[in-house]
Amino acid sequence: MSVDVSPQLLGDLRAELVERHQQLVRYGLVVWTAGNVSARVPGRELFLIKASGVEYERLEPASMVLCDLNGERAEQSGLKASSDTAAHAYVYRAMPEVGGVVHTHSNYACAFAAAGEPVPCVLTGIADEFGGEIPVGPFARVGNDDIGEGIVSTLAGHRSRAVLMQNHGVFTVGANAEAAVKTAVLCEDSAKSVHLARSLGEPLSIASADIDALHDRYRNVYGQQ
Ligand SMILES: O=C(CO)[C@@H](O)[C@H](O)COP(=O)(O)O
Repeated sequence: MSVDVSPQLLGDLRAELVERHQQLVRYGLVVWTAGNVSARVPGRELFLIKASGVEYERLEPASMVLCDLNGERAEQSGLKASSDTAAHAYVYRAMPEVGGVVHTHSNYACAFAAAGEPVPCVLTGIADEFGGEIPVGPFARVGNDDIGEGIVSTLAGHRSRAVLMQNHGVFTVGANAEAAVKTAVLCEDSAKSVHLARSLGEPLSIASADIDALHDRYRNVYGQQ
């Protein structure tokens, strides 16, 4: 089974995905083998995703499995793709603008997921990145389209590019793997700050007009644009 994709392009994307997984560890978003990152192969109906059950410190470029958008392996590989491959594949089929998907079990965000609670937009940093609350998606078991369907349908109603799948964990999407990792980092940071704020009392809300303005500035003005 061979695919006509530049070996250089695949090699570079595999190497990048190793680094993106190490970023999840560095930011404290995953332990052991939990979580995974994938990246769409530009211009092709293919994506690369972490092999299932491989510890982060053992990940290498060859640990990234090439799959088609049905979640089937698209290359000869001795490795099984991630448990969440079907969910990532569903997102790539349904959201052509998405180039990267991340899944974590980061603790503060998982606490909200376990409680079925969205992370409310009570900080300007949450308005900047998420444009509103970080929503909760339905409970769904791993292994078929249910998680992917829950991710896509929940994101459809929100500006957030992160969703807390009930009783499970975080899924984020982005234009590429880097953007999806950034959203996962800021999702956990937001959940932690809100949890801490609640220990001091009920966090104060932000007017929706201010949330809109903050989100617009962050997307269109912030940084070296
Ligand atoms: O939460 C889940 C199962 O949905 C995964 O994040 C696993 O914890 C990691 O699975 P692999 O990517 O190693 O198969």
